[in-house]
Amino acid sequence: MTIELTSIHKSITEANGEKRELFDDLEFRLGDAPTSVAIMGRSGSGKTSLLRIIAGLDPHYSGSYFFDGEVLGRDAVNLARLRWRSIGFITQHFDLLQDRTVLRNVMFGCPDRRGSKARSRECLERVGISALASKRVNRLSGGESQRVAIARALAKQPRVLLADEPTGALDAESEELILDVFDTVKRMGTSLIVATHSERVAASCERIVHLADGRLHSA
Ligand SMILES: Nc1ncnc2c1ncn2[C@@H]1O[C@H](COP(=O)(O)OP(=O)(O)OP(=O)(O)O)[C@@H](O)[C@H]1O
Repeated sequence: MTIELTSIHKSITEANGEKRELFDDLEFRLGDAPTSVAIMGRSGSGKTSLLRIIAGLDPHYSGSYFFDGEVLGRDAVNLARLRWRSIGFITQHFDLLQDRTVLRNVMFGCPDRRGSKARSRECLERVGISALASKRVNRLSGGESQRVAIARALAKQPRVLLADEPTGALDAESEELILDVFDTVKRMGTSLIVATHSERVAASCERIVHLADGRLHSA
């Protein structure tokens, strides 16, 4: 699987009404071999916005997005297909269904209902929260919710896993566990793109890029 973004431009309107170029001729490439990339950058530099474009959640930019060498169509059906088939996204706010159980939330991540319960249980075990399977999400701590979000993304067996501050709500021990999970993900042949402020998470990735002044700079 390859991802290539070329000449990406995106402008946003700040709260004070001023326009700002968030991405200014940004380039990004993810090669065929499974790899891991950390995107670092100060708060507001656009890490989440970039992940949203890669995830097919934001079609409002100019420039080109090639997925597996083909231009990605920006209509809703194309983008939904990309998200459903190929991309797992662990968002900063988890986006879990609060009134459903942990297991049910993870099952929603499975593209195929057949075998989804067994696979979801496996994913919960991988992130160390099997014991919470029947608990409602609105009863969980931030760190526990984060693990559910990770398990749900893994349940999809995506070709690329995007993670936005995946260890933000976790203590050092839990961060270690998540880094182990990411190692497993990489060994399974899934590429990983992580937006993070954590030097430790970044150091665990094969490549680190910095987002500044609307572009990505190699470390
Ligand atoms: N839909 C939007 N409309 C207008 N401005 C937006 C929109 N989405 C994001 N922004 C602005 O774009 C900038 C980049 O936001 P983004 O969340 O991508 O940054 P970030 O690098 O992920 O920050 P953090 O490290 O704090 O998570 C911010 O100034 C934000 O206010």
